[in-house]
Amino acid sequence: MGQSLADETIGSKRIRYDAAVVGSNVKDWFVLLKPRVISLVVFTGIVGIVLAPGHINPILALISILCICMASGGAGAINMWYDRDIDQIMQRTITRPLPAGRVNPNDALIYGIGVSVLSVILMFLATNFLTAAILAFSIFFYSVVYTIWLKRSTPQNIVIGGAAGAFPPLIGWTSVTGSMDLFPIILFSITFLWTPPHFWSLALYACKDYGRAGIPMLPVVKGARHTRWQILIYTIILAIVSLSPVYLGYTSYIYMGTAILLNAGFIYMAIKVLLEKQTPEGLSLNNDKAARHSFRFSLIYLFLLFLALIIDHFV
Ligand code: HEM
Ligand SMILES: CC(C)=CCC/C(C)=C/CC/C(C)=C/COP(=O)(O)OP(=O)(O)O
Repeated sequence: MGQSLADETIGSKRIRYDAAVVGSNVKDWFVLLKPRVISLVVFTGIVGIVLAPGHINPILALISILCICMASGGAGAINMWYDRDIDQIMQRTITRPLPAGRVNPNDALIYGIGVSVLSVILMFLATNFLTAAILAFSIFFYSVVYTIWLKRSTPQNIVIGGAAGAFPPLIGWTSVTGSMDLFPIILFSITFLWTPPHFWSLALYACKDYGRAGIPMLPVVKGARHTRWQILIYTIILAIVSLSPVYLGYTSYIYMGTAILLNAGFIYMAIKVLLEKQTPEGLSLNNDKAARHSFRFSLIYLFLLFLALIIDHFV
């Protein structure tokens, strides 16, 4: 790796990639895949596999899970490649392998595309055409539709782009059944509606970073107050939709109880975000403590909600 070391000038800063020769290590290549995000993405995919009716060979199920990991990671690396200019401006992302100059951008792009393409081929060989096609579409959606097109052009970027992250439960399901159904579409909808409160909570406390980088995230464009209301509205819609497996008879009391508690918690967090004391300009007086809590809770919410689906399925 690291043959074509063209240095780059991004904004006013020159990045020297000679560090890429000696500086990159296995960890950098791992970090390029956004592994912590993968962990939850893959978990939602596993839930799709477990809940789907019918039988899948356990080895093929493991390959399907691996393919979701690789697709999410490959798309993440392409995202990091494209975003290396803004990641170099934002404090939260400045130490990533590309803005830090430890990995050469061309290598990162080849790596991201390579891992993504491999994931689709392997998924097709191990499962079916429909699953490989949805996997390919979700990679395209995250790396091209969200990252290259929407992220820098509209404050609705993550509302539309969030669809990419909502596909894994559907992918898990179709890898078993080879066909679509209402239940995996509900799982898609839950993840889709969860994404705005998940991301906008972070965007509230990372607002200055996004503003400096010129990214039109909702709080940058419409202000914190508008974003806080949007978080609450999406959280309420999410609560209604996340209870739909109960009304439709897919789940029983374990899921119902867990979903009610988690939704009550998430709405409570969203109300705290809304009520957090702020300056007339909408900036938090408390360093957006409530938004930080709400972001962390969003991760616990999705994990426990999907875990409850599995437990409910087996009891
Ligand atoms: C387009 C939709 C999404 C956007 C824009 C988004 C945005 C973000 C951002 C900016 C972070 C902070 C990352 C960092 O500091 O490095 C984050 C963290 C995270 N996201 Fe999302 N997210 C999205 C969808 C998802 C989905 C669908 C999942 C899983 C199902 C997910 C799981 C996570 C996890 C687990 C973290 C924590 C990572 C850590 O601890 O470093 N996200 N997300
Ligand atoms: C199967 C498959 C392809 C799944 C894709 C999963 C997916 C859409 C994950 C999105 C997760 C994520 C961290 C977005 C970050 O947004 P960002 O890039 O704006 O955040 P950043 O500022 O931290 O780079």
